[in-house]
Amino acid sequence: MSTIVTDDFSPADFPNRVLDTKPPREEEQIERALRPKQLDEYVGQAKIREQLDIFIGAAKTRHEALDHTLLFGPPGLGKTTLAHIIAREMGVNLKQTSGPVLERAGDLAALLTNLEANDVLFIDEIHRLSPVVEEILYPALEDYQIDIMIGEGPAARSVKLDLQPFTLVGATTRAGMLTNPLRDRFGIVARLEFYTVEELTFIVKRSARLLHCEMSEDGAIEIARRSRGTPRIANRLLRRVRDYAQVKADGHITKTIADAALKMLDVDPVGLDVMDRKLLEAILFRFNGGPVGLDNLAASIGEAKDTIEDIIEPYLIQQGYLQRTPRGRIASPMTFAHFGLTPPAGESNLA
Ligand SMILES: Nc1ncnc2c1ncn2[C@@H]1O[C@H](COP(=O)(O)OP(=O)(O)OP(=O)(O)O)[C@@H](O)[C@H]1O
Ligand SMILES: [Mg+2]
Repeated sequence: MSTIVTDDFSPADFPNRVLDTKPPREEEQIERALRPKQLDEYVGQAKIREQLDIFIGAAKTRHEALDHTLLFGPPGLGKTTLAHIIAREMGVNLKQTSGPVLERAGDLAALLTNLEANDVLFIDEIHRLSPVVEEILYPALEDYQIDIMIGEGPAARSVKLDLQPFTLVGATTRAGMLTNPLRDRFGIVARLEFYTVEELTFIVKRSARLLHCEMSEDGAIEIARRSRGTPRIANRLLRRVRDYAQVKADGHITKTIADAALKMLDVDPVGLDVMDRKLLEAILFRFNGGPVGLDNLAASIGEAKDTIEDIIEPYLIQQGYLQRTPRGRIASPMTFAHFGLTPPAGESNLA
């Protein structure tokens, strides 16, 4: 069934965006090499790490499968990495697939019946499972059993199959799009947060070591500061800055080199990229700072609504550049300041 077990990533939404959070194919290999393998190498997300450490320890002591685990958060924050770490710490196999790839009930049945005791089944983009596949999943999650139909027409009959106990690890960028019955079946729900500059500095330094690249402390901090709180972006910027340092200097990454390289890549001093600025500028200049609805905004900058909600907005909201209100998106006073504008006087549009 190798066709449905994938290590697949969807193509980049905008391949020229340095801060794009999805990895293009050629990047996957490097990502895999930089990916931490154990829980104690996984930087940040302290609360999740502590909880998993306890739950994994307890499950192992009881020789049971870990509870089904849902990982959610914006792209590039380490969901896939964590799924692999869970399997490794449990000492079990991991089978990987994704919501859109599992088209037919039979695809999932084949995967489930091949699991060994306590294995991890990792379903990426689990919010995109088809309803028929989801139906098969419910009894599997609850009772380790599946009902499958054999044959067609009048001769068709339903057969109950017992499964080995297993752990479903689901990953999604949009927990809100999961159906309630599916969400309720996860015993452990972990929301991944954006990383602090300190955490990203640690990640950049570790990756630099693995890539045999010389770097000063302030060089690492500069890259970390401008990585949109996202390890995937930090690692990507590190590689681009390394190229720059090799060609323009002696290969050693300093703050000055990092700054010059990032400027060339159009990553601004606070780490916003072309797409971020395009979105914020649209709100400021075309909609007077907002409020503006998602539909209008998407049409105005020519991006899909999903891309805006999943990829661009979360970081801007977390950093306080943007607010999502019932009346629409609003630019914050900080955004006005960032673009050298004065927020409108009088009645605050943040009300
Ligand atoms: N906590 C971490 N510590 C160190 N490196 C990390 C951490 N989290 C992620 N990374 C690095 O970032 C890269 C991207 O992480 P990962 O592929 O797990 O993200 P993801 O959340 O699955 O993204 P997507 O939503 O696009 O699938 C990894 O290859 C890894 O090198
Ligand atoms: Mg992933």
